[in-house]
Amino acid sequence: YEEEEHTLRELRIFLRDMCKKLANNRLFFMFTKPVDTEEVPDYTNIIKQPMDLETMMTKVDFHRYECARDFLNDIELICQNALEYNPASKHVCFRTSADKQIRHRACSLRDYAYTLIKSEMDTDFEEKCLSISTKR
Ligand SMILES: CC(=O)c1csc(NC(=O)C2C[NH2+]C2)n1
Repeated sequence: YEEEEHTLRELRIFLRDMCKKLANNRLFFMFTKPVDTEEVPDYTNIIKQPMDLETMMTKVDFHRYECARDFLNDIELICQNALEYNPASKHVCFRTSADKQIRHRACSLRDYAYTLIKSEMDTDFEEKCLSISTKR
């Protein structure tokens, strides 16, 4: 009912702000747009469910997130995809390469997103969203 719609509107405003903060951080530039399959042709052979911050912003607008947990699940997906595509390998070349930096950036994105949301979101607001989400 109307009160629930107001809560979900507030959630969308909050999640757009989170998306913006994450996408505007230069550390996370490689996660801001879908991986270009022209540049990285084998990406979709390895990663079955691609995700990126621009896609997440679109999902906010399409009312695809009803609570912060669902939003963080997609952040987790971005992180897991990056760790899977850029595996920590025992070969020397992977230890110092771009792969290692991308793995660190993926972990930073996950930690930064969790910390940002936990610090800026009231717990009772998330509980209200969860109760709406579970009963829909
Ligand atoms: C988004 C993501 O995980 C991504 C984009 S490019 C990439 N990895 C590489 O380009 C490595 C191959 N040597 C560096 N990972």
